[in-house]
Amino acid sequence: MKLVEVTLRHLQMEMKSPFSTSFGTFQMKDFILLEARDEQGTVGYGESVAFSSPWYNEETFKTNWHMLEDFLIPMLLGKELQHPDEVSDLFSAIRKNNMAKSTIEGAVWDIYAQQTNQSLAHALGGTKDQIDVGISIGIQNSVEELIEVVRGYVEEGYKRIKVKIKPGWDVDVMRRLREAFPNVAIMADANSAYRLEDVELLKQLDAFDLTMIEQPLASDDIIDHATLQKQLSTPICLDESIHSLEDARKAVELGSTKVINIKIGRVGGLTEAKKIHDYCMEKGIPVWCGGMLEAGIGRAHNVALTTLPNFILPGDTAGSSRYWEKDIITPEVTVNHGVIHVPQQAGIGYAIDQEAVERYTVMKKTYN
Ligand SMILES: O=C(O)CCC(=O)C1=CC=C[C@@H](O)[C@@H]1C(=O)O
Ligand SMILES: [Mg+2]
Repeated sequence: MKLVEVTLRHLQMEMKSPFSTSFGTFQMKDFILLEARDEQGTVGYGESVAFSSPWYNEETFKTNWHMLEDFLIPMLLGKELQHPDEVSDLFSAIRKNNMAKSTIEGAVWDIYAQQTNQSLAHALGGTKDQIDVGISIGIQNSVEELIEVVRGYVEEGYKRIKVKIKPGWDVDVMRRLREAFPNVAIMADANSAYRLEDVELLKQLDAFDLTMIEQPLASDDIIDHATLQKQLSTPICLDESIHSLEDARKAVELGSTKVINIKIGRVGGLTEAKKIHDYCMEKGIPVWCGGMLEAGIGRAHNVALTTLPNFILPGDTAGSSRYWEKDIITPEVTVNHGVIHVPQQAGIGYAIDQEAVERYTVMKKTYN
């Protein structure tokens, strides 16, 4: 496998409804769609999950474009590759910039799966032909509105409900949500909105039988999370703190986390995501696949990764129609009663919808 041409596209897609977190509200998605072609003419796709502003991590749409154009594409163009795992080895010479690395690595995995005539799920070692999924709901205008939104998704059959919390929108909200839905799997994502001093407040969440509390403390911490976990009965799940297998190992050894949210972009690609999955399986730490409000290519990669056996908790991979009037893949990712049927065709199993891609394209540039 040897990449001979890479095209970067700036796509702009508007979400059906705004998504609010403890960091702010998000509605317009500007992102990079990467198309790579190898010497046999096989085409693979990758999607950058970096947002336009650095509120989730330090990467942005522009830093990703710069890293791909000036470093990552030049490193891969014309390079003979035997296996996609070699990409992250090559990229280890570059610090961080995981979402940029993941964008092109995902396209190489897609090409590899096609050329070995297997689904991406199978190429990764996936064992499931369907996956259970949950849904992540942004902060709403009122608790009443949140309860109605949750009711809709529970009726649709989503296997787990994830809601955002932040100071002032936490204990009372979760109490009323649990009262309304006594038997639904509910978790809370704080996106680092709390400090260790908030431990007494966070302990009140133990009363609501949440499946986990995601990233309550600082986005680069594993020490204070270990201190906090000793005082909470609810499992802590880490998201932003885990950038690599090494981070996962240290967090598990310190007792900072009992569940890990794996996001392909955050950890630098599918190879590292698989390594974290395998390590957590060995240590009895369940994982699930987080979401970054992806369009169809990123969503397809998430579906494939979730087929690995230790993805035993429902993730954030809701259906395309939850986010977009029209997604950039055909068929779109659909969820039926909380289940996605995993495509078995070679590659990611979803075709690109060229008309939609052209419609959303703001600009594009080809490198060869
Ligand atoms: O893609 C989805 O539907 C899940 C989105 C989601 O919950 C998040 C996306 C990006 C940052 C956060 O707000 C949050 C998360 O941390 O998991
Ligand atoms: Mg999160």
